[in-house]
Amino acid sequence: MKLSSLIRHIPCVQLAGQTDPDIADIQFDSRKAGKGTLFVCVPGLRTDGHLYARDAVSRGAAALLVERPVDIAGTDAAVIQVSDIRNVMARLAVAFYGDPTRELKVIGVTGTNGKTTTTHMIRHLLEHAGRPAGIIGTLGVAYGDFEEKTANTTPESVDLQRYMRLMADRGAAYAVIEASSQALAMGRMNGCRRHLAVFTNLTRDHLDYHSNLKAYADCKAKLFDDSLCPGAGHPIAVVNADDPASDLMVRASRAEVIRYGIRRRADVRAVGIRRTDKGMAFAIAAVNETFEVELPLFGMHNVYNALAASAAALREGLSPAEIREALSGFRGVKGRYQFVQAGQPYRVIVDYAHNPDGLKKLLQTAREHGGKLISVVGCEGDKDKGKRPVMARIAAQYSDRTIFTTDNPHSEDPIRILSDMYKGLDHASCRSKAVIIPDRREAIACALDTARQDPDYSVVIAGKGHETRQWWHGTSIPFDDAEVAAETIRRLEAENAAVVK
Ligand SMILES: CC(=O)N[C@H]1[C@@H](OP(=O)(O)OP(=O)(O)OC[C@H]2O[C@@H](n3ccc(=O)[nH]c3=O)[C@H](O)[C@@H]2O)O[C@H](CO)[C@@H](O)[C@@H]1O[C@H](C)C(=O)N[C@@H](C)C(=O)N[C@H](CCC(=O)O)C(=O)O
Ligand SMILES: Nc1ncnc2c1ncn2[C@@H]1O[C@H](COP(=O)(O)OP(=O)(O)OP(=O)(O)O)[C@@H](O)[C@H]1O
Repeated sequence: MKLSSLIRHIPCVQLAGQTDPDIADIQFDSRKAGKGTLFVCVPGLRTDGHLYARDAVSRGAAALLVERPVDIAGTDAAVIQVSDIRNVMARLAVAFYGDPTRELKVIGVTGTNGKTTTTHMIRHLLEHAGRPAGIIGTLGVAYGDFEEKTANTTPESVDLQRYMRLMADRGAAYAVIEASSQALAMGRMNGCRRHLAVFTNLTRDHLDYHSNLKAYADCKAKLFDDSLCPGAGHPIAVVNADDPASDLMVRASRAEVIRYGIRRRADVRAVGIRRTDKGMAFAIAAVNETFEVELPLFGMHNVYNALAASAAALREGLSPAEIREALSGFRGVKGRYQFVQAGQPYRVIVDYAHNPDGLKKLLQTAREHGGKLISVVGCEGDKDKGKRPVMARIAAQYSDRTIFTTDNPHSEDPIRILSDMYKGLDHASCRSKAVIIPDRREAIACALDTARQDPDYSVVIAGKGHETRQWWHGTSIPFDDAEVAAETIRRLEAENAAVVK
């Protein structure tokens, strides 16, 4: 595609270079630039893409999109200056990839917790009903036999449009996308036409990025208005009637609103909720029909996730029978209430809870199995420090014993993070339940050994879920909670057997 036709509708100034090169691709990372690339110089938090302009050109970039002049003297790359570079990048990505969301029904899911689970449920329901659907989120991108890991829950606009082009070309009818608040704030979803938008819930998180909870909620509300794609209309809004922040999402929307919930009047409600030995059973009462479902996942939070997915599926015309059958076969998501089975007589659960509400829901759910609970909990470095004492208090309140440990310290000192957590234990009763073991492997081993000696305990390992690495000071080491737990269970059993002999 010629540069001139790509930037046709963009207010810009050409600062330098040949007038109209052929553009082979768009990149925002110079290390991925090649022959004919349009390199977008994005100012970041750690560095600034403008510093890599020459690097991109040396790798073959034919054009640069900049917010300020760059020194690439001696080269003939075209330099195009714009303001609001992230928004322009998104618009160019839409044009370059032929506006794929015209050919797909995009379902976006936002909220503090439950995005990954709900997007996977929606995709499962659609595919079960014979409607091909791709997925984009924390666990990566998947459609048919295509799978790719992504750096972010919601990829940058260029990658997002590229993935949706791939899905459209391969025959997907839907793209189900997790929309993080940061992505909405940074315009990663700009230019994305949404057919339906789902809101799960809003509780404290990401206050390292957003100045306050209101700013955080306002970003989420963007999924429901038409600012992301002016002129394309508002998406159908599927919102949680029991969460007060839904009002904000609904106010942003001018389209049809469908409310799901348990406590408040809703269009799609769960009634007669009970726990079974395999998960949750309940009836879904929708406007014209009521039908029983058996969800093989535990926890009220998963009832909400299933209601959100079912409300979206009903709106898309799936029948109660299709929804019932699909939900009963939903196998869950890696690292979300995942049971570790290594032959041990006690329960071990790995879960991605990494904020106060997620942790509370997790521990409440685990308590319902009966018996005692020992939890292993940590807080990530470089993220919302205010949630550390709150999570520590929740861990102590809802567990019989809790071990505070390390979870991706990034640039921070792990001991500092643990000390921030410990400050949340304002009652002696909480302090008496907690111990600190900075080494995560040792912390997990200690919890498992407690349960080995007293199998009335269930062990909950929170925070890392599906993750397979532990990050510290820009490097990472392999660390998969479920694998570490399984190995440790076997080791403890073997050591104990040797002692008994
Ligand atoms: C705070 C934040 O959002 N950071 C994102 C941002 O990084 P940054 O601003 O630090 O970028 P940077 O490292 O300063 O680099 C600036 C530019 O220089 C470019 N560069 C850099 C080096 C080089 O050699 N050449 C080069 O061109 C980079 O590609 C980039 O375009 O731009 C990067 C490229 O798109 C993102 O991957 C990165 O997300 C990081 C990994 C991140 O942690 N983001 C979090 C806050 C986030 O967005 N999370 C949500 C999910 C949250 C949840 O639901 O739990 C998400 O959607 O992922
Ligand atoms: N509806 C919910 N309400 C509260 N907590 C939930 C809900 N669904 C899941 N959780 C908790 O949040 C954790 C993360 O769930 P999930 O990955 O589905 O959410 P997410 O919004 O995608 O999170 P992230 O964006 O950080 O990846 C789960 O492991 C569970 O502990």
